[in-house]
Amino acid sequence: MSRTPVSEDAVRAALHGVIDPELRRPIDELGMLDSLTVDGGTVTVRVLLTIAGCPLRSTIESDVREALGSVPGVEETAVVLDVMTPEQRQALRERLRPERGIPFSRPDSLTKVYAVASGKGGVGKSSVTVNLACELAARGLRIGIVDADVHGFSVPGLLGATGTPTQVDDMILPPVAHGVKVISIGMFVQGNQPVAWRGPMLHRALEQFLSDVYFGDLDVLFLDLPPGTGDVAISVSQLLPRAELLVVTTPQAAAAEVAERAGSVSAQTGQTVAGVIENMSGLTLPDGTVMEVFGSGGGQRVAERLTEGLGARVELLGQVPLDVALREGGDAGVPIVLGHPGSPAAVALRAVADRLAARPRGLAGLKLGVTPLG
Ligand SMILES: Nc1ncnc2c1ncn2[C@@H]1O[C@H](COP(=O)(O)OP(=O)(O)OP(=O)(O)O)[C@@H](O)[C@H]1O
Repeated sequence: MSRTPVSEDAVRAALHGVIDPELRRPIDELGMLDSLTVDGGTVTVRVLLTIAGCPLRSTIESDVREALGSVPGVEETAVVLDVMTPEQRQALRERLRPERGIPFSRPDSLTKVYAVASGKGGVGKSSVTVNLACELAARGLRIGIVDADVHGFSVPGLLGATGTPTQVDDMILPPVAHGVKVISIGMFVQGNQPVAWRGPMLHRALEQFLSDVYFGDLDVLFLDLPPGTGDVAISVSQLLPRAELLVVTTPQAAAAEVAERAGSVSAQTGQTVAGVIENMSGLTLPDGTVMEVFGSGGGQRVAERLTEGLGARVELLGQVPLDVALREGGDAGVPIVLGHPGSPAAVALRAVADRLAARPRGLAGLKLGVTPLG
């Protein structure tokens, strides 16, 4: 019986389809495909991992085997895993990040950056961030989150992100959960230790996250800010002047007042407010009646006051009801938009995602610094 000859081109094409799970690029483009030999029906491939303890080595190995197995004529495969030399790693870093600094603050960056702010703590800012991120990622957008809430980091838990960042020289590769790249100070501290950092340390940490973490090309980057109008919000405005604010509040009047203050910081920093999201709105009871646990109208009030105060239209982007499934999804690390997409809160969050997705990517919304004549 004559055997189908194995085409080396077909093998290379198949291997081009193997994507590094962290870097999200084909392994051959990353210099990870070191050698390839075809001997009859046997294909031997040597793959270079970025670091010795690469947490995803078995994923890469099985993806390579699967790709090879799909090539006609291949009967046996041998996958040899080795590790890049420091020089090869350096070359990789330079290929991925030829320029230093914060990629999202470059004038030509097309990434939309949303800083999610709230006045008070516990209004669901992180839950809203994580759900919007997962929803947009599920639609095929490239999404990242920086958990900048250094004192109350909760994003990894809400996302079920159990992976740890991988360090390749001075570049940090963020873990990916539900298709979202995420980095949090919580990934760098032991257990549940509190982080006792003041302004300058926070600024430095944020700067490092934004410049050393390799997110690749993102459509949207969310920053989960600490509650209030503190140091981190000011740092964000300095490090990412084009970040737009998303203000999360509850329907409660007292929460609305503080949220308005958080939003109006943008007047001083020159940032745009992309909109207001009301969370913890009416809870639908089993008999169909709606219980307004935190009152009503807070989101609308914040949007109106910010519109007045900033002199630019700020819209209420949506009202997310209180929903037990949202809390349960957060506890389980499966955001409600993925776990219970038909639930009332998921429907409301998807509607907010629709509005964000409809906003143009890139340079639109950028203040051009021009003043009309006359
Ligand atoms: N719409 C909702 N329905 C039910 N539970 C909610 C809702 N939104 C948030 N929660 C729950 O409220 C708690 C606080 O939410 P979350 O951590 O998202 O708030 P936060 O504003 O980010 O808090 P912090 O300011 O402390 O970081 C969580 O247990 C979350 O599951």
